[in-house]
Amino acid sequence: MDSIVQSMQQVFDEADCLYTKSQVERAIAQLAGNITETLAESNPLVISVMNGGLVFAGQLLPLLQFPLQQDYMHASRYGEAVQGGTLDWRVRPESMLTDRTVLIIDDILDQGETLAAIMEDCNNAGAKAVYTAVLVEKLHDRKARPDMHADYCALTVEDRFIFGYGMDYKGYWRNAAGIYAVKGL
Ligand SMILES: O=P(O)(O)OC[C@H]1O[C@H](OP(=O)(O)OP(=O)(O)O)[C@H](O)[C@@H]1O
Ligand code: HPA
Repeated sequence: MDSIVQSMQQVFDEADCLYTKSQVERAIAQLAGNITETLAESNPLVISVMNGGLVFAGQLLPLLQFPLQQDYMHASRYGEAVQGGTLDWRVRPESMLTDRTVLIIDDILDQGETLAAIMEDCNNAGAKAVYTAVLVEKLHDRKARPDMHADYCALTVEDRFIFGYGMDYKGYWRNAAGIYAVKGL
C-alpha cells in the first residue's frame, strides 16, 4: 500500500471519535429547526464556505424547507496545515449581497478569523443581515474576538485537531462519517 494511504489509515484508526454519524445527524436536524424558526420568512442567501462547509451544507440544506437561494465562496487559511495563517480568498460569491439576509455555512469556528473576515466582507458588500451557522465550535480562549460565536452551532468540541464531516487533516478524511480528534493533537 502507498505510504500516505497507510499513514492516513493509521490516523483514522488511532483517532478518538468525539461524535458518531447519528449524533451529528441529530444535531444538524435540531439546528435546521432553529434556523427555520428564525430565517424562514427572510428569503436568505445561503453561502457555503468551501471546502470545509461542503458536507455540512449538503446535509443541512435539504432540511431547510423554505424559500432560499444558495451560493458558495472559497476562503482558506489553513491549507493542509494544523495552524492557521493569512486568509486566502480563492472564490468570492457570485450573487449580489445588497440588502440580502445572508447565512454563512461553515464546518468549524476555531479561532474565528475566517468567519470574522467573511462577515466583514458580506457587510461591506451591502448585506442587510449576516448570520453564521457552523457544525462545530472549538472551545478555547484564543478567539479572534473574546465574544466570537456562531449564531447557529450544532456541536462543540474540545481544543484538539479534528477531522470528518468536511474537516480535513492534511487534506484527508473530510469524508469521515463522524467527528474525530487526531491522536496526540
Ligand atoms: O476559525 P478559524 O481558525 O479561522 O478556522 C476555521 C476555518 O478553517 C477551515 O478552513 P481551511 O482554511 O482549512 O480551508 P478548507 O475549508 O479548504 O479546509 C474551516 O473550514 C474554517 O473555514
Ligand atoms: O481542528 C480543525 N480541523 C480541521 N480543520 C480546521 N480548521 C480549523 N480548525 C480545524
